[in-house]
Amino acid sequence: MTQLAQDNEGILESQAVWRQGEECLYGEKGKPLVEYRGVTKSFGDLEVIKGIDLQMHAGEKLAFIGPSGSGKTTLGRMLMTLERPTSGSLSIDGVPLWQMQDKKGRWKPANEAHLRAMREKVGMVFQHFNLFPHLTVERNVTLALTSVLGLTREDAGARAESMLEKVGLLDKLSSYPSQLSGGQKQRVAIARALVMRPKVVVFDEVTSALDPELVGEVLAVIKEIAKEGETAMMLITHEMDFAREVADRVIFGAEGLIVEEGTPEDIFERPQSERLRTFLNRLQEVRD
Ligand SMILES: Nc1ncnc2c1ncn2[C@@H]1O[C@H](COP(=O)(O)OP(=O)(O)OP(=O)(O)O)[C@@H](O)[C@H]1O
Repeated sequence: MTQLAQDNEGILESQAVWRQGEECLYGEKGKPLVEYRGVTKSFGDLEVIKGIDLQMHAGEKLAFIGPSGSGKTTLGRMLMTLERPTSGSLSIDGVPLWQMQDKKGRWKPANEAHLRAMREKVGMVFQHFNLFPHLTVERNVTLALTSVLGLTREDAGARAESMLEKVGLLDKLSSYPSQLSGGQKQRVAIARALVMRPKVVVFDEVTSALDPELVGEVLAVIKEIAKEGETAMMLITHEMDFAREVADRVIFGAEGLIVEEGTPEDIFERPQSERLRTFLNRLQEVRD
């Protein structure tokens, strides 16, 4: 058997484990969908994540707040496998991202097929939309459905239409990104992430590149999707009212560590640490 065939067999096995898990184990209330365990991340000498333990549950809406440069984006990018932890482990549905088991149960580094399979469980919406400028709205949304999930153009088109309807852009199917406002582009990016039916979506400062008058339409779309409840969301945001309204749990991070976490009421009405109080006061001053 070739090495590749062996690897693929290993993967099929590990997928079978989590398929079985999805039905009986991980669907169970209380089991984490996402787990960061002792995760650190350094870029050269700069340690930006200094040991994070964090669990997210199926359908949970988690807001991540904190000063600029505290490592929020890096945490989200690690979930998407865009960055690899320097140490610690990160798993989805109980399956480690960067390691896989072979047929004999021995651990080895994840291969590309394992990473791809894990990545399918995660969607990410970026600050700067990252749409393909040369593709129509419809093709931007269907591309991964056909090329990654292997759907036919027809099936992908039907799924894309229903998602674009949800974000209020059904009339823009044939438009190109350059013909859209920033808010519309971001709504396409949201549709593109959600159409893959990920278990968790990272929204990374999705309104910070928008003109103020366009922020509301994007937040409204996310709030509506959040109400449906199925998809877990990691909302990295500076929009405190939005975090308060949408999140089940808020995490305040600073300098690569989780400083405080709790319900929106805990965090915004009863901040415990001096650091969080200072952060919230500063934001209030900017708003006033
Ligand atoms: N690829 C990289 N190479 C080197 N340094 C990086 C890289 N990515 C991030 N950093 C650094 O890591 C630190 C954390 O960045 P990160 O973007 O995760 O913070 P953040 O909390 O999301 O900030 P912001 O709120 O401004 O988006 C910053 O000092 C940043 O310059």
